[in-house]
Amino acid sequence: MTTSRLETLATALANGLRAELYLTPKPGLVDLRDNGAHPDLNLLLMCRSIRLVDGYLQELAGALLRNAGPDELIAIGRQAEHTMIKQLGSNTHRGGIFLCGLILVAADQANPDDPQALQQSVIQIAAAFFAKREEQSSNGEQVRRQHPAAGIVTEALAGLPNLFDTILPILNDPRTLEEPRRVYLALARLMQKVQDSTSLHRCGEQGLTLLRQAGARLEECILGGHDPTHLLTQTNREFRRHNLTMGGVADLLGVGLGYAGYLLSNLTYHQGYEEISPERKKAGI
Ligand SMILES: CC(C)(COP(=O)(O)OP(=O)(O)OC[C@H]1O[C@@H](n2cnc3c(N)ncnc32)[C@H](O)[C@@H]1O)C(O)C(=O)NCCC(=O)NCCS
Ligand SMILES: Nc1ncnc2c1ncn2[C@@H]1O[C@H](COP(=O)(O)OP(=O)(O)OP(=O)(O)O)[C@@H](O)[C@H]1O
Repeated sequence: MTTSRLETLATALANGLRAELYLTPKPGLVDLRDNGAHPDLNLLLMCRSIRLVDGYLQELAGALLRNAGPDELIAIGRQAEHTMIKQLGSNTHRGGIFLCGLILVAADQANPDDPQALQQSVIQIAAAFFAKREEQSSNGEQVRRQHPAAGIVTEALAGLPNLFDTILPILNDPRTLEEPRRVYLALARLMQKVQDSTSLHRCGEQGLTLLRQAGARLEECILGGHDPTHLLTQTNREFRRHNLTMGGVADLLGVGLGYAGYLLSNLTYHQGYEEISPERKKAGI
């Protein structure tokens, strides 16, 4: 059985969420060391949540492959959210479920190997989705009343600029910095740019200010060639003290890592990327 491009993308996106979760240390977020500023979450719960998201994305890819209509796709997304709350008792990956689903549906309408075409498709799919969606009572909705530009809705309607424009160029160029510094630079940029409704909900404007300042310090550390571990550990303590988190930053990083992984494993995308022949691999050259 051959795996379709959509199924490959679905797997890559779930792997991106895993990579985000395992990135340690991270301020305010669940990682391998602690649960950040999330008393209701832990590593095991987040791992179970990603398995659930993975299953959901495969189901969505299957539905797209048999040309299911928009109502069925939306019902599959809502069911995934519902299952997450029912099985895990918390909002573990609501943002992740939505963003990964949006990218997968957009990838069915455009060439996913072309980021620009995919972004245009995201804009169209998001516009159609939010034109139909009824208001719901969520933390994000509450924040949007005071900060209309904050949160996942604006980010999606604008074509996920913080994914395609802010971090993809960094994640996609393995020559710039070695791992995990490249990922931390992407994190630092997101912390400075994202209008994260989870930070606003927890700490108001001060939350975003703290996020930006911490992002700028992290970027300076990385670009200065220093080890960021100590700084990140300190920043995590600071975020925990303020009950500050950055779920939107985490979601965008996870989805960005997933999509960058998909592109990097697709050799046709990288002009000038030379496939290593088995002979050369064996000879170690
Ligand atoms: C749009 C959704 C995610 C609700 O958003 P809302 O902001 O109202 O809810 P909530 O406060 O729970 O926030 C959602 C998530 O957004 C993330 N987030 C916050 N800020 C940002 C940001 N600026 N950018 C990206 N993500 C962000 C947070 O981590 C959080 O998990 C939603 O639940 C929904 O409508 N789901 C339907 C599922 C579906 O149909 N999927 C199929 C889509 S094709
Ligand atoms: N490693 C991570 N740790 C914590 N949250 C993450 C992580 N990765 C992604 N997220 C995102 O962060 C969101 C959780 O944010 P948050 O806990 O603020 O939401 P909430 O449960 O709706 O609000 P609150 O906890 O303030 O009541 C999840 O929906 C998820 O998408």
